[in-house]
Amino acid sequence: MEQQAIPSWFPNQIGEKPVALQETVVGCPFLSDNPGSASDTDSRCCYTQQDNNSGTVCVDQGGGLPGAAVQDAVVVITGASSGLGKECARVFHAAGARLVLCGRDAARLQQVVQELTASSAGTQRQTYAPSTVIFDLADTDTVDRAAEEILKCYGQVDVLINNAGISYRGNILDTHLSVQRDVMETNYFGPIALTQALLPSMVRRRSGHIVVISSVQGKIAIPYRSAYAASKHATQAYFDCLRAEIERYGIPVTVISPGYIRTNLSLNAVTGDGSKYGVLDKTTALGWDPRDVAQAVLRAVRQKSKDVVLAGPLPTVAIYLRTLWPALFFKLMSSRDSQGEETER
Ligand SMILES: NC(=O)C1=CN([C@@H]2O[C@H](COP(=O)(O)OP(=O)(O)OC[C@H]3O[C@@H](n4cnc5c(N)ncnc54)[C@H](OP(=O)(O)O)[C@@H]3O)[C@@H](O)[C@H]2O)C=CC1
Ligand SMILES: CCCCCCCCCCCCCCCC(=O)OCC(=O)COP(=O)(O)O
Repeated sequence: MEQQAIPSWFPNQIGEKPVALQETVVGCPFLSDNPGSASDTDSRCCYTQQDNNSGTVCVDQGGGLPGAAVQDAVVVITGASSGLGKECARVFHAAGARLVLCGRDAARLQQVVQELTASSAGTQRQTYAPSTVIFDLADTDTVDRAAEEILKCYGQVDVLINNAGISYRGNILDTHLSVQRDVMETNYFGPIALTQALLPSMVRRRSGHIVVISSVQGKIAIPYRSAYAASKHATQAYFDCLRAEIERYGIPVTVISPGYIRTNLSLNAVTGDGSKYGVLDKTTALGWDPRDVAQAVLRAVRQKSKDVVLAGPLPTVAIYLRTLWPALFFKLMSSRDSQGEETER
C-alpha cells in the first residue's frame, strides 16, 4: 500500500483554483457570476456541509430553510480589522446584528466602524453602530479581561465568531519551537480561552452560538504549513468536543473550513524564524472572494450548521482521501514536498 505509484494523470496541484474560479463548478455556481453581488439576501451559495440534524454530508442549495434571526443579535467577531473578519462584520451589520468587533489595532477597527456606520445610511433595516474591544489573542492572560469588556457592551453574547488567525510558511527542520508555539497561541489557545470565558454566560442563558473559522488545513495537513495545520487540526478537535458537550444547553457549535480566500493571510504569515513572510501568494490572490465566504458564514449561523467545508473539488477529494486511502494521500503530499515549497504558493 505504502509503495503505490502515483499515476501520471493524477491531479498534482495544491494551489488549485477555488470553486469560484473553476470552469467545472461544484461548490457555488453563483459565485463566479456575481463577484460584486454579496448581500444579505443573496443566499444562493451552495456548499458541502454537515446537515444540522442528521450529521450527514449534504449539498446545501440555499434558501427556504428556517434560520436563526440575526437582527438585534449580539455578534462578536475576532480579527474584524481585515480580510474575512471585516467582511463578516459587513454582512452581519447589514443583517441587523449588534456587533462587537475585536482586534489588536484600535485605529483599523475604528476605520471599520466608520465604514459600516456610513454604509447604514438610508437602509431600511435597523442597524447598530458596532462596539470594539482591543486585545491580543496570543496573550491569553488578557483574554478574560477582554471577555468581561465584551459582555459589558450588551450584557450578553448571542454569536461568537472566532475568526482571527495567522498563518505560517516554513519547513519543520528550520522552524523555531517558539514559532510553533506562537501560532498555536493565536490560532488555538486564544480562541479557546475566549470561548471558555464567554461560555458560562451562554450556558446560564441556555442560549448562544459558537462559530470558528478553521481551514481545509484543519482536515488535511500539507507540507510547509506545520504550525498552521496543527493549530487548525487542534481547533477542529476542540470545537468538535465542545459541540458534543454543550448541545444539551441548546448552544450550537459551527466549524467552518474554507479553502484559499483572497485576504492578507499569506502577507501576514510568519516564517520559521518568526519573521514576516510578506508575500501575497498566488493561491491566496486567486482564492475565494471574502465577501462570498462571509455570506456563507452568515448562512451557517442562520442554519446552525455543524461543519461546513468551503472548498473546490481537489481539496474536497483530498479530505476524503486522507481518511479512506491515507497511503495515497501521504504519497501525494510527499510528492509535493519533493517538488519544493514553490508548489504551495
Ligand atoms: N485567507 C485564507 O486563505 C484562509 C483563511 N482562513 C482563516 O480565516 C481567518 C481570517 O484570516 P484572513 O482574513 O484570511 O487573514 P487576515 O490576515 O486578513 O486577517 C487576520 C485577522 O486576524 C487578526 N489577528 C491576527 N493575529 C491576532 C492576534 N494575536 N490577536 C488578535 N487578532 C489577531 C488580525 O487583526 P490585527 O492584525 O489587526 O490585530 C486580522 O484582523 C483565519 O483564522 C484564517 O486561518 C481559513 C482558510 C483560508
Ligand atoms: C482522484 C483525484 C484525487 C485528487 C487529490 C489531489 C490532492 C490535492 C491536494 C490538495 C491540497 C489542497 C490544500 C488546500 C489548502 C487550503 O485551502 O488552505 C486554506 C488555508 O487556510 C490557506 O492558508 P495558507 O496560509 O496555506 O495560504
